[in-house]
Amino acid sequence: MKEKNPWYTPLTIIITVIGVIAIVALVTVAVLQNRPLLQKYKYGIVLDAGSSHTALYIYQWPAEKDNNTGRVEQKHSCKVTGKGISSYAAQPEKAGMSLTECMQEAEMVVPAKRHSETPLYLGATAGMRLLNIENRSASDQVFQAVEKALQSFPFSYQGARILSGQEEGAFGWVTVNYLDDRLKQGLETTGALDLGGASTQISFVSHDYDISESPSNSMTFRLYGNDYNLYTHSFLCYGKDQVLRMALAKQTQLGPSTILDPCFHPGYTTTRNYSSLYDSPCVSGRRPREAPTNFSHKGEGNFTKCQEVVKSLFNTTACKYSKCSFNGVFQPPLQGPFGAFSAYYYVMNFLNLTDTSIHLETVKNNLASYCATPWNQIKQMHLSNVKEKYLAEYCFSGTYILTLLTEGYNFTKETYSNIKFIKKIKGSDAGWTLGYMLNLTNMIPAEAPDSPPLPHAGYVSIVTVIAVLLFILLILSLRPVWPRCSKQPQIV
Ligand SMILES: Nc1nc2c(ncn2[C@@H]2O[C@H](COP(=O)(O)OP(=O)(O)O)[C@@H](O)[C@H]2O)c(=O)[nH]1
Repeated sequence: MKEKNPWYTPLTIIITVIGVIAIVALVTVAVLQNRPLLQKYKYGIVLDAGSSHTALYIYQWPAEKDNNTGRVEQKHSCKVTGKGISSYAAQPEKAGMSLTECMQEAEMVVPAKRHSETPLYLGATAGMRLLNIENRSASDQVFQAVEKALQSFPFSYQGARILSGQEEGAFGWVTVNYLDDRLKQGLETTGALDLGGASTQISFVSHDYDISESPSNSMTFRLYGNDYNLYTHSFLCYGKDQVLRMALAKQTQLGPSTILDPCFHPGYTTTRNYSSLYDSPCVSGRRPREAPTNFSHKGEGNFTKCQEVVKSLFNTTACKYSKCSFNGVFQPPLQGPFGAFSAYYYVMNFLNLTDTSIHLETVKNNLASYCATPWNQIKQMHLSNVKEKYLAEYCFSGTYILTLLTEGYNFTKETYSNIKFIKKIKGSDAGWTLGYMLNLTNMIPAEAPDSPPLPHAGYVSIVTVIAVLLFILLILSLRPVWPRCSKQPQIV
């Protein structure tokens, strides 16, 4: 005779089956919901039309998260061959044509089905600011040519314009702090130091900044629920190419046929043309009356003398505010860490001087011995992998950077270590372009977006655990109808 299992009552069997099905269903949902999905992206393109060259940046962000929660990152960059668009003043159509190769690259990088919805912006900086001052109609023609070229591509063209120096500084600051996740988390922000070819920008948040003292230097933002009162200033003509013109102008005021320049290596010699040197609004007013066509530019390699030449380009005496940087420009006390990018990085990286924990005096001594190195030796060491134009100018540029930071912005030997020379942050280039796009696409919300209290996986796990517990409780609550195990086994 077979014994009947007390658990084999119809009620307990039904409850067990339903319970098991429910748990299996919940676990399946949890697993499926957390399976990595094939990520879909949206894209944005920004062209940085700088004074020395144009660069194209493609940004991407998760398609389902463009409501301000997905992270925007740089997907691709392309350096336009040739000079900046402002150099095409005499043949504007070539400015448009110069962008073709990079634009075609963008067509390949952005998936075809996203082309028509991908915004395309062009922002021009100090090179075009100067051309606009010098020759308004030439600047307009360059823009017309550029617009025509960009409109021929299948993207959503959003316009080309000259950024103000203030915008350039502020968007650089937004980029750095966005990439560092400082804005979303409401952390102390990093100041931004940008050195271009024709202008240079300084932007930082200072708690001691009284806007009323110089309202034109202030930009206010509300980002992710936090208010920022940003100090920013752009010095036109103080980018490293224009400041070199000013330094050469200083040394050629009497129209000599030869100059011995302390900012170039001993043994360096080249012939320069007076007309080309003075062909910029930054120096055009100072052209010597009587000068030969050319002058011979020879190097001396003396850092101390070079620093004197560079210092003479800063007016540090006139200041109608409580505190100034230089040329009578208001600047509140420096505050917090700073990221220095663009030419700051190119130059200091080449000179092996990016480590700011090294004492400022040691940095200066190292630069002094680099400047004193004969030009032949420098060429032998580096000419195979560095353009001669850049190579010849590193002594000048390094001296300018140290002088700008200390004599110009008032960094001291103590605060110098607050500066970090950077090129990229988490794979994206530091510069104004990302901040510009984030602003124009409203991708940084004024208020912090609401986020669910639990991540999805946590939510599903908790529901599963609760379901299992409820099931066990149900089984236990059915105890009264459980068959008694102690009873005599039933005879079937
Ligand atoms: N040494 C060096 N200098 C560079 C490089 N790329 C650009 N520069 C110079 O750095 C300065 C700033 O360049 P960039 O950031 O492109 O500024 P912009 O052209 O004024 O917008 C200019 O004087 C450029 O000639 C590079 O790869 N190496």
